[in-house]
Amino acid sequence: MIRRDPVTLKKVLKVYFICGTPNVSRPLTEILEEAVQGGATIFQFREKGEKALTGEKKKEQAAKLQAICHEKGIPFIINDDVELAVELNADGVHVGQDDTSAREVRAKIGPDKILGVSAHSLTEAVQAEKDGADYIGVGPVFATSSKDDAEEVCGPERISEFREEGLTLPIVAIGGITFENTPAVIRAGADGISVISAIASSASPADAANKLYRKASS
Ligand SMILES: Cc1ncc(COP(=O)(O)OP(=O)(O)O)c(N)n1
Ligand SMILES: Cc1nc(C(=O)O)sc1CCOP(=O)(O)O
Ligand SMILES: [Mg+2]
Repeated sequence: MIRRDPVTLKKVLKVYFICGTPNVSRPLTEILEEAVQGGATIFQFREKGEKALTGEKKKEQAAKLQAICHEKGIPFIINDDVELAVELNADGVHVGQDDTSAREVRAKIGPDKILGVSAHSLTEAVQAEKDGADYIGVGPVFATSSKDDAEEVCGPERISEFREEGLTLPIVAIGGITFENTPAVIRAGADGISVISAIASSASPADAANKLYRKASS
């Protein structure tokens, strides 16, 4: 069973790889295997955008990725699609402010699954915690080309502000995270980093994940 207590979760969130088939030019199963071998500690299946799989094809892809995560011992999280997460008995769900409400998701997935919620303000973060979130995703910390409808860049300062206001919930930084800027977001108070392109667009997902892990751990 995936443990969702904050101490374990803070370690598990260290290198959070997020990906869907539109983000890659070779099989996502291969890329995930390599990323986990390098050091990715949790995976989110985010199948959206042009050419995203739907229906049975999406479910089949999800099941393959879930099997890899289980074999390697890392949590398998589904983005947005709560019904698919319940059907596949995924380890958790990530939702944003415009998705199914966190409270509703928690009721649907039960107490043992991981619930991640995007939060752009302290009010949203505090509400997410009340609604049963286990961690929040904060971003875009830097400019990103992986999300068309991203909010304004908030910088690592947003994370420091949350910590200064006393928020203790695990935080992952997202949006434009690279090897170079990882230390700054960790110093600001993030427990981990979430990336699409830093791993998915790398010639070597294993090397990229390994370098991110070392940067996020130092
Ligand atoms: C870890 C993590 N943080 C933030 C997000 C963004 O979620 P959301 O705002 O719902 O946007 P979409 O990813 O659904 O486009 C995330 N997916 N993961
Ligand atoms: C999925 C996602 N959510 C964001 C947010 O700000 O909530 S930014 C983002 C895309 C992250 O991709 P990359 O690592 O390639 O910048
Ligand atoms: Mg969403």
